[in-house]
Amino acid sequence: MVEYDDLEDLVHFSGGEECDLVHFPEDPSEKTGTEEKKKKRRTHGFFCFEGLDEDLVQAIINKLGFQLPSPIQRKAIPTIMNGNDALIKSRTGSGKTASFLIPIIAKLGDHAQVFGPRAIILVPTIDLVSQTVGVALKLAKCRKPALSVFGIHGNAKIEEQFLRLASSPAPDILVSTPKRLADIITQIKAGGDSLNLSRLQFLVLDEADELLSPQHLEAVTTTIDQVPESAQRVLVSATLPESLVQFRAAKLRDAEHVRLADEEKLSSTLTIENVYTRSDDKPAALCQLLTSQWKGGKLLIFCCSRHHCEFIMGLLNRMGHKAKAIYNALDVSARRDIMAGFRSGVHDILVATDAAARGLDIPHLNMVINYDFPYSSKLFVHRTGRVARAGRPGVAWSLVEHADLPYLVDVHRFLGIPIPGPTRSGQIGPLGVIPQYLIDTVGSQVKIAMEDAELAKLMEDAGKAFLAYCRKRDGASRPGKEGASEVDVAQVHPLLVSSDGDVKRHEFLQAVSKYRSRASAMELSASNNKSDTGREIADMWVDKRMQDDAKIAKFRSAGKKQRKGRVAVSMEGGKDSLAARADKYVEAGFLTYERQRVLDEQFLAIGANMGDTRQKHLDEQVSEMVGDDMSAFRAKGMVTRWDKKSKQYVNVNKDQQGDLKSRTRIITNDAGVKVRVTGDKKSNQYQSWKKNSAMSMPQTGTAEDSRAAYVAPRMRQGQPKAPKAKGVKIVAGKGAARQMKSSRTIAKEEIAKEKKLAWEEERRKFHEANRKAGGGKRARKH
Ligand SMILES: Nc1ncnc2c1ncn2[C@@H]1O[C@H](COP(=O)(O)OP(=O)(O)OP(=O)(O)O)[C@@H](O)[C@H]1O
Repeated sequence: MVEYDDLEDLVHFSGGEECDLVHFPEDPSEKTGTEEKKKKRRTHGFFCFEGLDEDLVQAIINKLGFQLPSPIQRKAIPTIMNGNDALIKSRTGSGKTASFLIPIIAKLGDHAQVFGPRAIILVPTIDLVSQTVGVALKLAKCRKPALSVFGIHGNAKIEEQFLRLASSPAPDILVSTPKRLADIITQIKAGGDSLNLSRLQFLVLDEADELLSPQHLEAVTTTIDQVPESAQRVLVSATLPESLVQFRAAKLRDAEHVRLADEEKLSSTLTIENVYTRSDDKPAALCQLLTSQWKGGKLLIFCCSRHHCEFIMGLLNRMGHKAKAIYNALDVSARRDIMAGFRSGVHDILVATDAAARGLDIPHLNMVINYDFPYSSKLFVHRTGRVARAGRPGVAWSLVEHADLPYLVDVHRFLGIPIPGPTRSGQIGPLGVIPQYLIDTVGSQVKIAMEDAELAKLMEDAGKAFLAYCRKRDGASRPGKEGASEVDVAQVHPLLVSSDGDVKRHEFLQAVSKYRSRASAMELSASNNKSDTGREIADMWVDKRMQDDAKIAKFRSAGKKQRKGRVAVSMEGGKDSLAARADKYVEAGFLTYERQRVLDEQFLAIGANMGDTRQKHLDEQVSEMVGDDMSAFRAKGMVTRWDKKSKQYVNVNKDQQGDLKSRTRIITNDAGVKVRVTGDKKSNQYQSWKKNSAMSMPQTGTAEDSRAAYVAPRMRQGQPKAPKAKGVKIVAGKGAARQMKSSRTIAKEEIAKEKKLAWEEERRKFHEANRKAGGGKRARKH
């Protein structure tokens, strides 16, 4: 659950003292205009859009600190104010959040005081819920009474969310992740009530391409199905989906496409640098980048899994940095504390999975490092888009392994910029290596840190997770793979050396390390003998080597010709022979299957007893196949087992197998709605909440006075200040379940209390009588 008061402090806006850094270009047409327009500008600043009232403009200027609308705001605000559906596309950090929040708050007016949300904003991640709620609240407070904004996500108790939705003040704006909102809607429906959206005026899908991807589509559609025809739909993203057909699910009507002409995909203030490195050297290369390139401010490092995040965090902390890690599996309060600490500068390095790739706006963040190169070009845009926002400068470094080269080519093709070569082209730096002697210097410190058993274990886990990640990630495109072989990776990155001397030193050391003597051991030992006989023997060995080399070369070229001939013949025949096909693959650089077969035979050999070892080895590989996304994470904890009672397979939690209460399954209820059910077959969480709290979801349009005020959990203890609702008694205590007690529960408790008092009275009388009879001696009742 989002704690509103805390959030305000966490959310940063480029206002006040930081405004001088913002360089959103001014619209020249604003400089001229009629007297009336100039007068309006004097009171409204440059936010003089039709329909924006004085209070809202003051909130934009004073609370958000914006003086001028950004280019995309100039286009999007009037479109939404006109009532049109809109598809807003603009690059990262261009101010899209305010471009839809300002017109929504302008059109919603004051708090409605009746139930039924009027705007829903769907965002893909929990941190984005918190961030958007923060911005919305800053603007919502300009209304009297203030608009009520409620953040919903899957990392909080659903019962608490039911309670908030059913209490006053009635939420005007819901900001939610798609799955939890869909869950709430279906559960309430299955419980015989409804979260009626008939009053809804706005539906916003922020990061629309992500929300309409297969991962979220089902949940988003559940919400969209409830949205009335009349509601205005706004889709927002910095990147469009693969095909615009995906947007069909949003049911847009004559949507206006709001975007800026000739806008580049990347901010012009962003610099991109790439370092080519071996995978073993990556930890040292990262530390070297931090030492030589990071000049303070805040740094965000992207990794491919939470295991990597933990390993890198551990390593950096041992190297004397202040780093924290953030990923989906972390609980919400830990996430909030870590984000708060990062925003306020308690720790200046954040190591994150792609959970932090989209939408996050962090003050003073000036550098991003892709420790693991992203496997999709859009992901690259979003990750690097965390810096160079609102006109501020920023740099994004990427560590590129050999296997990442095709993805690097894909990114550059997507962005329409030249494939990185040995020289800088505009804002794109060259792809170069870090000199090996620098890697070795840092590498020795990394080695010392790695002696720590805990860190070594984290690295081992990260290694396993990397295998799973490589299997899971999408492959690069064919042109990407083809282009990869042309990328020049031999040069030293110019930013990583301080002089020409360093480059020469690197080249010399490289040449030395690559040197291989062609002379055989026999030649060398003979040449050590300086006598005539020694020289003769040496010459003999040289002759032999040359003859052998000639024979080998001849054999190779004959084999090649033969293979070519075989392929040609089989192609002519219209069908490849097995041998020719195998040869084609060998030529294309594939390994033969031979090695694996040999291994299989070894494992399966009688008496070798390798079967178990192999199985164990395979198990170890799959045990860490945990995606960082919540669905994969949850999937890990589930196993399928046969349920005797229902005579069907059910998904149960691994740790609590056999415990009936932990049983989770999807059922289709009487209304034909699919609901996730945990525990008792007939109940769902909404129904149990309804029963325990004696509350229910109010009908749309119900006045909020008829409902108890919502009290946040941390405010509840010992402070039952909220007004009572009919039939419900509010009591002090820990946890949501103890706050609202039904009259039945209260009656039960009173009977138990009376019984206890009566028993105590009886016991007291008994002891009294004993004392009198036995002169203080201890006596038993029986
Ligand atoms: N008119 C403005 N004047 C000054 N700063 C602004 C203005 N509009 C937005 N900003 C600032 O620009 C930054 C980026 O804004 P926002 O988060 O809305 O970007 P975005 O386009 O939604 O980015 P992303 O695509 O990454 O989600 C924020 O710090 C915000 O406070």
